[in-house]
Amino acid sequence: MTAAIIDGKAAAAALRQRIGARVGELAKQGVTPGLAVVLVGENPASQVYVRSKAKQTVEAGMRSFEHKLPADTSEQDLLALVGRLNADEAVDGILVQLPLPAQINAELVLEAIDPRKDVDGFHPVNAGRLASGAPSLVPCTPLGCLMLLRDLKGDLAGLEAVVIGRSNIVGKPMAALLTAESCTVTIAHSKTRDLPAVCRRADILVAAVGRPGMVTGDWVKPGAIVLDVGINRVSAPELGEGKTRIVGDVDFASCAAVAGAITPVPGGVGPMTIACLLANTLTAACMRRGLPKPVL
Ligand SMILES: Nc1nc2c(c(=O)[nH]1)N[C@@H](CN(C=O)c1ccc(C(=O)N[C@@H](CCC(=O)O)C(=O)O)cc1)CN2
Repeated sequence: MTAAIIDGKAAAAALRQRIGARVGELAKQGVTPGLAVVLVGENPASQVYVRSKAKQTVEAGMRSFEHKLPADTSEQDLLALVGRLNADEAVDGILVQLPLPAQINAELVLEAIDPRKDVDGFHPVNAGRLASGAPSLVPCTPLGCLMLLRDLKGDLAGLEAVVIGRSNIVGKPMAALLTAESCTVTIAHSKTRDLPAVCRRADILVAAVGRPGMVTGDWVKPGAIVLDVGINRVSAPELGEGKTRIVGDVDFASCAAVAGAITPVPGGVGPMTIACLLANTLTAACMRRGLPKPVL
């Protein structure tokens, strides 16, 4: 079998188009959603992501507020900024780009965000609501994975899903979303016994571990859908001295020979992350004003 390659870039562009159309309708009612993105320090990858977020926010017709703080910003100063953004009526969504510098307790900062403006879906209130099946703002990467799965398969009920990785940002919310779709879900991790055998049960295999090329073709059930959430920068001497490239957690060539469908890295799940951030900002703007949650 040769897997269909899931085009996350195209899916993200189509989603942004739908968001833009809905934002246009809101504008007629005098509503312009606003997203505040906070970057602390000069992590080069984070700078690229924040730039893309701001650009795509504006392209979708929403307002973007960028806050760039020096790497030695204190926790207190960052908390004070979050407090001001919570109180700012023009701001519907707040995102603090991760990772944060070591002197700042990320958990404390994420918990300071008003859950109604928590467009990353990382606040314990939103995590708890998702876990209990209540409407919530959902972390962008797992939400993007779910949208790709729905596009591909429609109804997911009854499918066996294995999520490798138990982070609060991807693994746990992904498992909660798949459970809500009536999948039979296993969360696998570093202590899982015979991980390849567990993965071979999966109709849907989601890899979110941060280990380049860990999932190989012999871990994949023939015809399975493989979603690669990994973004690992590795050295690429073939591109020139000191060059790097991005690879996923999945060994693409061997898995594509067995799977039914697979996301590439780059161009798979990654682009959906930012498109879903825009979707969450639109959702937050509607919910805060008592408008119906947009169906995208
Ligand atoms: N507050 C948050 N911080 C971080 C998140 C997040 O969701 N919220 N996720 C990641 C970074 N991230 C968004 O912030 C992100 C990562 C990757 C991509 C993406 O489109 N990747 C491309 C490849 C890009 C490249 O070449 O560097 C792809 O996979 O095609 C978008 C967003 C950590 N921090």
